[in-house]
Amino acid sequence: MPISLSSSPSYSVLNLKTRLHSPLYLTTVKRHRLWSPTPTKNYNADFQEILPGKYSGHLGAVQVRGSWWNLPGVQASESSTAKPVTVSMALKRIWGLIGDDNWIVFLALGALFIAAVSEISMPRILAASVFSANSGESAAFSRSSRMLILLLIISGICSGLRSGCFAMANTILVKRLRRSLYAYLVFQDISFFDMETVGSLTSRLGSDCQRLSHVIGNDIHLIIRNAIQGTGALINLLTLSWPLTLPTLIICSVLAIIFSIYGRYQKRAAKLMQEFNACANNVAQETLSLMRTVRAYGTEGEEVERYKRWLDELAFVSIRESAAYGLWSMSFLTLYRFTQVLAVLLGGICIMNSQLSPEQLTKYILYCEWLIYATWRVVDNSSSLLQSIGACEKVFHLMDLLPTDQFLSQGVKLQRLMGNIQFVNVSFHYPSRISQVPILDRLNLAIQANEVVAIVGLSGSGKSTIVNLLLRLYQPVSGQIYMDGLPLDELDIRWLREKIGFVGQEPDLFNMDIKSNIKYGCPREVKDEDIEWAAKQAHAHEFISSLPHGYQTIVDNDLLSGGQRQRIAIARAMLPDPAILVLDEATSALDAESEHYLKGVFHGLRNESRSKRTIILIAHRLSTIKTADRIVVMDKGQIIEMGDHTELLQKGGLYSRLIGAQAKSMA
Ligand SMILES: Nc1ncnc2c1ncn2[C@@H]1O[C@H](COP(=O)(O)OP(=O)(O)OP(=O)(O)O)[C@@H](O)[C@H]1O
Repeated sequence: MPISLSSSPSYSVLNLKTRLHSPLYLTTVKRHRLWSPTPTKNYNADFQEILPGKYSGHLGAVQVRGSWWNLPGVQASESSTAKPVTVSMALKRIWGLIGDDNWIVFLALGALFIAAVSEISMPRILAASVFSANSGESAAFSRSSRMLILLLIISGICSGLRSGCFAMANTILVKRLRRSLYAYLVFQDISFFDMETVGSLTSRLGSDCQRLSHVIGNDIHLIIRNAIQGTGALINLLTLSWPLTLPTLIICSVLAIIFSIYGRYQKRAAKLMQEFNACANNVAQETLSLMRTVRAYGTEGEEVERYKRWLDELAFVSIRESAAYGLWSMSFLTLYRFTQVLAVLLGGICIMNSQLSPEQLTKYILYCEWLIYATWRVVDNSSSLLQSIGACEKVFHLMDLLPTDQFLSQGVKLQRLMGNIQFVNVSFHYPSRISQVPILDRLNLAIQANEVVAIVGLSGSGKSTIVNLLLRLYQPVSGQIYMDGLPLDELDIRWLREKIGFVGQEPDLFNMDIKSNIKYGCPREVKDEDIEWAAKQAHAHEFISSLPHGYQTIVDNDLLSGGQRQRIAIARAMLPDPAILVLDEATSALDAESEHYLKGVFHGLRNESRSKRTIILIAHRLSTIKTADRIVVMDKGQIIEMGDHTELLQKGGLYSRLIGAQAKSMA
């Protein structure tokens, strides 16, 4: 009989149940494919079917082949369309990640082998010592007892070594897996992040990586251990009596068949639960991160209901899986006990016919238990291994993605960037939304070094998209962008980004002190005076100094006003003294006084001896851009007007209409 707690049948049954329902097991999935705000089907009614009374007439549906067991179809996910990951591929990768530390796994396997052989030798010696004591053979009894104690010590030490080493290998694997995956993710193209949700990616990094490590820490280790012990038990049974072994082997085969049926059902249920759990998490994540909006609109009740609907779906599948689990447990335990009963019945007949001694029967019963138990564990852990690998396919697929080619090639670094920019016949649409009408349509624009160019236009006309292309966050579909006469994609990307200061529409601050936020990404060593200079230029020094901890104040997106965040972001963009400064609605949250001041700074800066720069301004507030050298007016991805403020007003086109409309709204 297995002696350790972890290897006792009842513990393992519990263990299986716990694993299936653990958060690790229920990883989240890609939102844009699987997530929808509410479930497509109302499972509430179906869920009621399990309740007694009202639905008791539907008992037929609950029969093994009844409709009650039907699970909803699994929607196509990324992993189902990508190349499936086989066990050998997964193991090869895991092995590669363990790298130089593979000696730990070898040590664990060695200890596992010794412990398994020691444990499987025990029942025979145990029975021998009991029967030698019974027959008064003291020498044999003392020999067996010494042997038992020796095996006990060896198996104890080796089991400890095995568990410790596998746990260590596990820790190493999780760490390396997460680090590698994270490194793969941060080097992906920006369009990749348009298609993936943050929740899904963090879930890959967290629970999926942890789940994958389960493969080595649990599944493989238990498969090998039980395979060794099962083989040992079978050899012992065959040497004791091969005719008696046959019924046990038949029971083991029946058990394997039942388990494979249950395993398939369990696998589908697990996949669905994983999806529904991800959807519930997405609702929770969305609601909690938009709590201010939820509170302002008083939709707390609706949000709770929305979350509950996904929980209902989860429960719908979970209830059926639990019922299937109950049937499986019933079959397993019945067959398990049946083996013992059969062994006693057949063995008893053999004893009465003097074909078997009581000692042999005792050994036989003990090894029968080992065999059936080992069969169950091998089948169970193989199924768990397949499920772990299946559920974590996405991790491997993400690790197969190549980093964005921007980082692969070494581009040209110019001695000095002057800031001449040219868009030649540039057309573009976002990879995540390949629309009929391009976002930019054969756009031509030339910006001279040190020029201040403002881009205006209706919302959605493509202003920010121009900036996105200039920063090389996306590649034009056709046409070319030149920087100082060189194609943008031939320039070294890191060098280029160091030369461009950018403040976006909603600048984000990192959860660190103001000083670190200002010098974030600055390629050179900066002194405190430089940081203060940048803050003063951004009209931020005054409010920063008034904070109790000044520049050391820890901030994040929620702790400062929109205008204060914008000023810190402007200081960050100015600190490296960039050759090109791009401000995309960077002053929209500022009060009139700050904006007026900053306008002066921007215009003054390009003439200052310290730095001359090209400035691109995008603004809806037209007062911000009046003094620009040139104003570019965009509509539906095309430039429709260009000139300075007075010229455009005289033209009487979209610009003058925008100015007129804004003046009216101010009146
Ligand atoms: N990451 C993206 N993925 C798909 N479509 C996008 C993406 N970003 C913008 N778009 C679409 O591209 C079009 C142009 O967007 P863009 O942000 O360039 O407009 P904009 O003129 O800057 O607007 P606004 O003044 O409101 O900021 C819009 O229709 C928008 O929906």
